[in-house]
Amino acid sequence: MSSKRIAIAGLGEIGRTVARKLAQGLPGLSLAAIATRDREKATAWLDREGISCPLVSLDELPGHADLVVECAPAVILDQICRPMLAAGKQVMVLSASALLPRADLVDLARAHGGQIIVPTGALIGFDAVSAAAEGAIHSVQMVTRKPPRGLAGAPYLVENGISVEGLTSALCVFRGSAREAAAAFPANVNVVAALSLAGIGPDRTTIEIWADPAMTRNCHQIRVEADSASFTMSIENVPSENPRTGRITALSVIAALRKQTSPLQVGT
Ligand SMILES: NC(=O)C1=CN([C@@H]2O[C@H](COP(=O)(O)OP(=O)(O)OC[C@H]3O[C@@H](n4cnc5c(N)ncnc54)[C@H](OP(=O)(O)O)[C@@H]3O)[C@@H](O)[C@H]2O)C=CC1
Ligand SMILES: O=C([O-])CC(=O)C(=O)O
Repeated sequence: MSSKRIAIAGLGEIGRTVARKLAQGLPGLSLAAIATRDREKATAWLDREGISCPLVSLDELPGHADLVVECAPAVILDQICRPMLAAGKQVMVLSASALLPRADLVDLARAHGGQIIVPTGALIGFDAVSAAAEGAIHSVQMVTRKPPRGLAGAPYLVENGISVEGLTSALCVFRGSAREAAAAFPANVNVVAALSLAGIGPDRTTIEIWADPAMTRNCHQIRVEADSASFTMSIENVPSENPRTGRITALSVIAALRKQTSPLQVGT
């Protein structure tokens, strides 16, 4: 049986880990192509890793792959998704914040038989949240605490003149809905955007964001109240070389890719 062809768009923290794993071998999957910005840097990395894989442009991806893992800056979400979805193919989207205002991409997938997959990523418990959403969820509340360098440079902080440098105690920098948080912190809390899509949507899901100098990890706590269950979940993510991105994110992608062809699937 031929393998499912996987491409990677964005060879950064997540993309490199996923590429390495695909090159080592995942059952029924092959590393088919990589699209990145700096080809020279990508070629040098691929050579060092001993990985042979074509480097292609974003619009060439549908010709090479059945599924593209989008792990690139949020601003190019459309350039990655549109050609793949119009060709009836799959995109695994990590830039979940950028997906929130783009219901048109879901419509495009529906119209052409394509699919957008949002993995659990740096979060936890989408199985329970989506199960509860089959009944009635009353509320989903999240609290995120990150070391200040995991939030530095976010548009909301810059626009509102909020400095997280030199903090000596925890500072609550934001309270609002998932939709507002996705626009305010597009590269820092993709997790709440994804959570909202699994549960009760971006306007009813709420988040508090704290910059906490006592933290060494990106910590997320979630409280769900539903007619089927009440539950709390928390995760303490070890930051990767990109301080905004937890190490577990790429592993979540690998687990989700593995499910694509696995004869045994566990969890919703
Ligand atoms: N859903 C979730 O749970 C999580 C989502 N994320 C999101 O996932 C995405 C990727 O994160 P991460 O891997 O840490 O990010 P990185 O910044 O480490 O990597 C992004 C890569 O995208 C590449 N890139 C930039 N412009 C283009 C382009 N025009 N075409 C192709 N590639 C391009 C860059 O390549 P180059 O090096 O050549 O410039 C860079 O290496 C981000 O949007 C991030 O916010 C992150 C963590 C958790
Ligand atoms: O959601 C994100 O973009 C990243 C994040 O919080 C984490 O890795 O813990």
